Amino acid sequence: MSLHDDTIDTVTPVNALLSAKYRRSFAYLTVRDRLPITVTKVIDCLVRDKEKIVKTLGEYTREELKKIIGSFSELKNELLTDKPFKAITSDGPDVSSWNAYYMKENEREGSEPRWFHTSWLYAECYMYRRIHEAFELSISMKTFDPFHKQKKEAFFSSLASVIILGDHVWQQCQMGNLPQLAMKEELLRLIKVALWGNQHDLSRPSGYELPEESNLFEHIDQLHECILIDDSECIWSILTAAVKGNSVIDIVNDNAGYEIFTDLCLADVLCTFSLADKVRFHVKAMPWFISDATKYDFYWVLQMMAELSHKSSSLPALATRWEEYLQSGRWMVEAEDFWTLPHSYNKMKATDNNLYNKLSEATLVIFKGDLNYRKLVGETNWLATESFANALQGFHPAPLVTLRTLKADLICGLQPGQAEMIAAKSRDWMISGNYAVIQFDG
Ligand SMILES: O=P(O)(O)OC[C@@]1(O)O[C@H](CO)[C@@H](O)[C@@H]1O
Ligand SMILES: [Mn+2]
Repeated sequence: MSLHDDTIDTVTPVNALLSAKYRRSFAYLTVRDRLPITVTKVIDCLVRDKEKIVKTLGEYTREELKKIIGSFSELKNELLTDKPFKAITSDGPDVSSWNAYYMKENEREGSEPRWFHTSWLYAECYMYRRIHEAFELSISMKTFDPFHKQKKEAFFSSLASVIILGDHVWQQCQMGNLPQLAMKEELLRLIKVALWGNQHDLSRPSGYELPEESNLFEHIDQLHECILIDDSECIWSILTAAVKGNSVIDIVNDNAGYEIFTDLCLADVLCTFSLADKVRFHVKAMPWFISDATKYDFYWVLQMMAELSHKSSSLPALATRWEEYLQSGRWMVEAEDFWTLPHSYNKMKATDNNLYNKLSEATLVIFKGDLNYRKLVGETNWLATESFANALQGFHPAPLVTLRTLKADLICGLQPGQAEMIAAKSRDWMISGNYAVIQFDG
């Protein structure tokens, strides 16, 4: 019996949950190849940095590191040999929700969830939760982020774009309000900068080798054809129609570094143009999908900006301005547990009603990135022409928009024939990150 003999040699059926059980799916390749590589890289990072970690955290950590590395080797073996999932044994605030989900999936599937049988979403989220569990179970490394180094390097590899964008946004802030048409053009430009900022994601097979843009804005304009659905005008309409003085925008962030910098720039322009009175950023409560932003990553970007005065006068000035937004409460940064649970968003109302009600206060909720998209549309292989509203399956706390570069093989809301036309041009159009959608549900 070869490994994964009981997986099915087919593509994901229409309307089925994405899963590594389908051997001709991107989920299968991700679970078989990329997830074990991710665990291996975490082990390598700990082995390579062991002495530095022990020096920083104390000799006691040496023994702890052995245990943590041992648990990652075990996790990798479970992944490679398709072992059943286990209950999470640490005592984080989210553990009861994780184990309730495990029990429910056990009942639904009629057996313990396994890597090549359960949904891809559950498998991938579960792996990152197990990685965090190993640190949580330690004494001296409870809050260790094994991806911090990669996120830091990624930020500096995009520094040229950060400086160009920072200068541009700083100028905008100095100009303040513009004539309506100019304001709209500027807002749509920053929406597209934030959209393409989502390409910067370390969990992708191609990793991070993005072309360094000599002129960021020209590059963004050249990508116009790669935006398959562009509802950005709806964003303008809903924000200009909102009651002045009472407009809250929630941004459900994705990746740290350059991408969250683009989110901050978008938030500033929304405030400068009086299109938002309050912005709430939602980041992750633990290290997640390699590049996703935690609160630490959020404030780390501000700190880096403040220290880059030798490279740009705009970045320290923006950092000061954004600190003031945070101090005044006009901007808030939250890290609710729900964002690092395996639930699709159509389950939010039932499982985290407080968060659902909080989002219901918003004029607009902006979801960044591919994992959020997968959760918005229920990790389902819809027909490409299925409407976004249907794919949301009742999730609609407020008008919402997704800014997503395609990195997983699911999509909805396309015109008849559109998917076939793109596939003829680019075979890996759904997973390359080279195409994007701006999809609005009002
Ligand atoms: O949410 P992001 O950062 O845009 O992308 C995350 C993600 O695309 O990375 C992997 C690439 O296949 C997927 O598992 C997952 O959806
Ligand atoms: Mn991400």
